[in-house]
Amino acid sequence: MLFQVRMDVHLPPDLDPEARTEILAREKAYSQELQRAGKWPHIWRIVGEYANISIFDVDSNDELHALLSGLPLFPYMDIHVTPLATHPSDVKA
Ligand SMILES: O=C(O)C[C@H]1C=CC(=O)O1
Repeated sequence: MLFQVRMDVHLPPDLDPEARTEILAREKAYSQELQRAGKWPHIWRIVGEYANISIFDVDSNDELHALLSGLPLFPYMDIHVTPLATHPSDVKA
């Protein structure tokens, strides 16, 4: 099942710089592990925003929720999920 996920990051401006560096490193490692596992096949920065558009390829809504809620930055994100269906005009379908 494919989902488009938009993540907007809102780190507290007064976050301790070391804590910021540490949480961003954990976020990157977590994200890259899921990308290598094929669960997170696309991630794109939205130009001019601390936000991304991603595509997740998972088996269920529950799996997606578990992966998203496991993001180290989850407490600092607004997340919007859009379920994707096959388009009837897609020449690859
Ligand atoms: O920077 C972001 O968009 C937030 C988050 C998503 C993956 C990652 O490494 O950081």
